[in-house]
Amino acid sequence: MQILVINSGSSSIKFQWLESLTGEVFYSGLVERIGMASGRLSLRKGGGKSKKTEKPIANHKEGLTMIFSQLQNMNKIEAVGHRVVNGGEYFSAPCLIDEQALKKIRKCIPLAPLHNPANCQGIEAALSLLPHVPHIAVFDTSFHRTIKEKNYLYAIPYDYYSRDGIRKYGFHGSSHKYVTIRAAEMLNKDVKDISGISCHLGNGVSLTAIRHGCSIDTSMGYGTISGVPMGTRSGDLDPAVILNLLQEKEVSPDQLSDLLYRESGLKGLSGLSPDMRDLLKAESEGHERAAAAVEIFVNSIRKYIGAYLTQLGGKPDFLIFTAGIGENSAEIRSRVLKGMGYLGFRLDEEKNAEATGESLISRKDSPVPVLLIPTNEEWMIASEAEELLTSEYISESSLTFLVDS
Ligand SMILES: Nc1ncnc2c1ncn2[C@@H]1O[C@H](COP(=O)(O)OP(=O)(O)O)[C@@H](O)[C@H]1O
Ligand SMILES: CC(=O)OP(=O)(O)O
Ligand SMILES: [Mg+2]
Repeated sequence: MQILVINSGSSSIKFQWLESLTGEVFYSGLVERIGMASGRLSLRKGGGKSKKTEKPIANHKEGLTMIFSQLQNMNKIEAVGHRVVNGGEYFSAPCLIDEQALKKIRKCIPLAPLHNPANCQGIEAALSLLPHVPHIAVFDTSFHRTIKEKNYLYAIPYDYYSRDGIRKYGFHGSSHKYVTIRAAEMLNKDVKDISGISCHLGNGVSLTAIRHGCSIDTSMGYGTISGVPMGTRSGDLDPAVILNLLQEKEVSPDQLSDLLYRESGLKGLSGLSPDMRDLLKAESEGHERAAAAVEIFVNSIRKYIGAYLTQLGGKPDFLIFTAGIGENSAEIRSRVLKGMGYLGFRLDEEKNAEATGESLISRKDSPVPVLLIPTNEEWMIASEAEELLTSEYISESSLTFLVDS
């Protein structure tokens, strides 16, 4: 099935038009700097060169219109899959987007203020531009719905969970699910028989403990700030720090949000950049705060790996590195697993340094295979959208809503 996958971020839209069965990509690209003085569309046809168009792009609808104006044979698109970051307690699986579903997705906006508003804008724009095909929402949170209460409840009064839905949700689900499926394939096992740890190290970072193919714990929580420090997000923080900032330093809620989402993490620690490439370079030139930021990042990942070994309750079948940093930085992978041979992780430094694409990067005698697996959230979203559309639960009437609207 030919599916257009749209991943709307706060100021960007990533997209792929692909064949869900074979993974063949017809078009892919990125719209950046939406709402800013200078916007940019980068578009690739098949495996060709990326073509760039620069001009201000006011909002998501304009961004999508710009993308659509460059696509040929759009009548071949059979469905649109949308990444939605937080589906809250409403959605444990992908869903066909109708009026009611959109209402619920909007209700989840306070749960993911950085991501869900953009997801909604992307959906609304795409619905108006492509009204005659089904649109499906695939949630980052779905893969984590198997996490049990002991790992998802916060120790605050229970009412905040039962009344307000305050709990751990977990994110990057499509990525963790995709790499788990690929790991099963690489290890020649059934996905239901494998357990291990997935490290999604990108601009956003989350680690997930996976038992028998299902998420049992993950490092992000209610929102997308917690866990490992990220490009610009703080990661785990003692709530007393937040109280102090609000009560003693007179930081407003908006300023606090900006501080925790946009000014913290690697950028805040280093005072230099949120980009791991810049930090590793600066570190090699003697920049002390860049070196400290990298060390804190690596150390936090190591702590989560240790914690998740206790949750798995046995020897893992894999440890996966994925996303921008996990896929591209042999240096970070090496530092994360340094001295962890006693826990079963023995990296093959040569293989690690040379690896590109799906690879086994641990030594033959490593009790736990360490895998490098490039993520493909778009393919996962397309594949889940197709699964939903071909399932018997979708009635004709629910599909006609979109044509009528
Ligand atoms: N060669 C590399 N070495 C180290 N870090 C890299 C390299 N290539 C990319 N990255 C990191 O990957 C991050 C982006 O990861 P990505 O998964 O694309 O993020 P997102 O999808 O969340 O925007 C960049 O911020 C950069 O720090
Ligand atoms: C959930 C999340 O943090 O997503 P991203 O890494 O794409 O920002
Ligand atoms: Mg990402």
